[in-house]
Amino acid sequence: MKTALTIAGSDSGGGAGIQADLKTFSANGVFGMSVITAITAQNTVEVRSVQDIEINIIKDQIEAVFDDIQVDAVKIGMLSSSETVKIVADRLNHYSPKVIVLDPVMVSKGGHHLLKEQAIEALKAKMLPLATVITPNIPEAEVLSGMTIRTVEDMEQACKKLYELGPKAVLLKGGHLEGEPNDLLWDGQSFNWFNGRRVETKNTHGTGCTLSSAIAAGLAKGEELIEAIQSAKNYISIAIEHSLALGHGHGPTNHFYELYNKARMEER
Ligand SMILES: Nc1ncnc2c1ncn2[C@@H]1O[C@H](COP(=O)(O)OP(=O)(O)OP(=O)(O)O)[C@@H](O)[C@H]1O
Ligand SMILES: Cc1ncc(COP(=O)(O)O)c(N)n1
Repeated sequence: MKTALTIAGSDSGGGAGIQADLKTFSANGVFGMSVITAITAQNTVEVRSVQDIEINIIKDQIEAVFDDIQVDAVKIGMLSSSETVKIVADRLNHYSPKVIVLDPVMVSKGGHHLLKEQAIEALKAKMLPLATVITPNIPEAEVLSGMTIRTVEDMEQACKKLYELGPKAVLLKGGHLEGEPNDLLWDGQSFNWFNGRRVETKNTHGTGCTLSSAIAAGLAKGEELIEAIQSAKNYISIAIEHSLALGHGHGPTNHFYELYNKARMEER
């Protein structure tokens, strides 16, 4: 069985972070493993508090997994501090996994900062160059590229700027712009669009975590990047369409395995 490792924060509410990643891995048929970088006390409404995990424990978790188990893909989410960015980059340089999907998580849906301001430079300098693909949303891409993104032309320009920072490809998610949620891939050679249809719902907690983990699962199974992104886009679209009205804020995406089997059967 192929495996995927998520290096991310824990969401007690179960909708984003490590919890969303592991559910996505299972539903996409890969064995999920986790390195926890921070514990958030969180629900669908708010992040109440955050405890960063000690650097040595993060290092030990990474080493415990890589020293024993074949890792077919790594997905990275919340890194919280520059110290965490540095130790994760250092260990990934050491083990050099074939696939690294980097979701540059910065701010939660409720507006809580999940990456400290002082860690942004470390993320740019140390993590971006290691990534097979990065999956910023529009606000994250604005911070990383230093430009405002409003139009399709802006999206193209931002992709190129982010590509210059070293990742092998950039998938810029369009969910935060008006209109349909279309995502743009730039791999240094050509642009590819992954078009979606907007679901009118407030239950979109963890959509970015889900998409990036589904891409990592596809790549772990040996799919080409475009194929992995297309199947991840299909997965997130169904997960949002059937998202769950749990809690009083932004409810989570739905990873119920039968949903995807049904959708796959209907495709035939
Ligand atoms: N309302 C929606 N309906 C359908 N697809 C959507 C919707 N909102 C976002 N998407 C898609 O979901 C994926 C995640 O995009 P989004 O821009 O929401 O990421 P994000 O802001 O990083 O998510 P989060 O921070 O909640 O984890 C993208 O493929 C995007 O196009
Ligand atoms: C631990 C963790 N990781 C990532 C997110 C981003 O998800 P969202 O933007 O939907 O709040 C989060 N809220 N918590």
